[in-house]
Amino acid sequence: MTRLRTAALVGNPNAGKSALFNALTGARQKIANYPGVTVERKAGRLVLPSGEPVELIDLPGAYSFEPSSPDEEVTRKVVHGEFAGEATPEVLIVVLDAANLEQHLVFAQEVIELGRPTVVALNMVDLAERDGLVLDPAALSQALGVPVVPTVAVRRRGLAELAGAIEAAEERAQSMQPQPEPHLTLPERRLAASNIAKAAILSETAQHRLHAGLDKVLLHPWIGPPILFALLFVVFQAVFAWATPFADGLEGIIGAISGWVSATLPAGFLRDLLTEGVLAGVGSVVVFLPQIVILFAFILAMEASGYMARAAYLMDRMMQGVGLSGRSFIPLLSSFACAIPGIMATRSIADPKDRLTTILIAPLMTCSARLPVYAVIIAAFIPATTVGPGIGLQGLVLFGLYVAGIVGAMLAALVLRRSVAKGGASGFIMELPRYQMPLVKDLLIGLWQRAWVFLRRAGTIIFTVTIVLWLLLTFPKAAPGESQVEASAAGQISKGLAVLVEPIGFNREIALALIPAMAAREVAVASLATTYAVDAPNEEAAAAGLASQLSAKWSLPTALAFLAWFVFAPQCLSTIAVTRRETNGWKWPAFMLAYLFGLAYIFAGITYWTAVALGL
Ligand SMILES: Nc1nc2c(ncn2[C@@H]2O[C@H](COP(=O)(O)OP(=O)(O)OP(=O)(O)O)[C@@H](O)[C@H]2O)c(=O)[nH]1
Ligand SMILES: [Mg+2]
Repeated sequence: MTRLRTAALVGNPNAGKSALFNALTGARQKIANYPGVTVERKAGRLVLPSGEPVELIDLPGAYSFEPSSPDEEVTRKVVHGEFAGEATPEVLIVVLDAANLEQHLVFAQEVIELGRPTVVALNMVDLAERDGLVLDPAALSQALGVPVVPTVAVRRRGLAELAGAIEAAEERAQSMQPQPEPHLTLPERRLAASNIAKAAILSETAQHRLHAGLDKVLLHPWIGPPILFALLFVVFQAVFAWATPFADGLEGIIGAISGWVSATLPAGFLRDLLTEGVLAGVGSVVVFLPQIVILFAFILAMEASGYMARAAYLMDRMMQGVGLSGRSFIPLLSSFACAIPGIMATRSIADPKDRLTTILIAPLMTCSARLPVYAVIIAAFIPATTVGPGIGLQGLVLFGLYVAGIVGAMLAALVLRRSVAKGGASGFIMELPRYQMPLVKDLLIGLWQRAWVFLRRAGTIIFTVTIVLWLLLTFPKAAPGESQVEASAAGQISKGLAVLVEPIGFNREIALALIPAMAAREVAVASLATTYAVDAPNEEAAAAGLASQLSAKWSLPTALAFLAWFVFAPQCLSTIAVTRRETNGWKWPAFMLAYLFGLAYIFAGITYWTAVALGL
């Protein structure tokens, strides 16, 4: 027989497979406290105590080998050696959540029945202990007939023992043939799981009571939703209230750099490129870093604490109302960061029509690229006053924009489920993760990753597009007395579009910003900043912040229409590309573009004319 080469991690969702995978291989797979995080197979290298390397495969969580969703299908194929280009894994590592033994043992038995060399990682024993559960790994091992190793993936406990057990299993694999055991039926397995769990749990005490009590309140059908709503409300208040001093500081720094460049470099092409293009354009986006960080601090903390999964549970009923299930909640939630991971996360949705609907509405969730657009308009047009004790108007408007996106998405789902993606709501059983105190280190790493994504976009895509735009805005040079922007190549190109968007209250500069903003939404802010910098009659005017330029030059109805446009507009080519990939063709991305641009146009128009009629 040939030497063993691969071992695969299998188990229920949220058992800690990816956390173990990361700990064993040094990889950085996304882990998060809710089921359905991993949707693809990922491979890494694990070095056994003997020094021999094996390929370790992290798989999506599954409840059984009878797959009910595309990600579970991946797991089944890999384990059975049916995954194209991949050998059957010789050793299977079943990852169990020690605090949810009874539930997790159902699938574990199905894996062990395959009769292949198997090792059980009894993971999360720290949480089981904290919950007052005393477990007996030896009894568990005896009942299951395979070695059991207690582990704490996130604290790197039990890793060496696990690697040793994998090595031993590998050696067994070389001498024995798989001996499939008789298959039990699902009810038989459930009964056996309950008995095995009883045998392995030596004692059980309190702590459960506290968590059960928390769930009684937070998941209460009447009390739960207002708490969720209030919490989100606070988040958006904080985004404005806390970020302002930091944003002002950043703006000051960028202004100082710009002043220094102007004073140091001789007047000419390079100086203008740096001040009007790079610093005005890219700088106008970078100042929103504090807002992004604050928003994600809340989102990450809610995820890590286990509350987010409860929010999904609360939303399930509302989702059923529009023909979706709570399964769509996680992909939609991810879309608040960015629609791309959100659309990829839909792979955990079993029903194809459910999945399609979720993909089509994902871009309506307010992604973080919209935050700079919203924030700059709000800063320019919404006074920083309070409308009640501790309730800032700016945060309220931002909250309203997020709600508008969610309501739009729900209405769109309702229509889609009755037309192109016809079907009823499917059932949804969700496993609720336990409550945990978020680890500060994990939060900081998560925040750093989000901040880095944001800055990298500013340094690459936004930087590039802004420079191209600046060149198109600067040439050809205008004759004296003529507007530079109007005479420029960009001005000429956007003329046609300007005619098209005039009826919804958009001006020439907005028309000009819409084309580059297809690359990424934040580019709209950068291109407005660059356009006004090029257009400025003198340096003093050019140096004024974008918000003050906007409030001087735009009417309130125009600003509101612009916000309404960005709630709906699919201004992001990457989202379209990923939709094409996930739906295998151009039909649905084309549909997505058409319906979202249609909605954007209609709602921007309605907003504009309503505002004008109200005399705003
Ligand atoms: N306290 C504690 N937390 C853990 C342990 N292992 C994993 N976690 C946490 O449990 C959550 C789930 O871990 P993941 O590794 O994403 O779980 P998974 O099995 O890969 O889940 P899917 O990809 O959804 O199938 C994360 O929040 C981890 O930080 C552990 O041993 N102890
Ligand atoms: Mg995972």
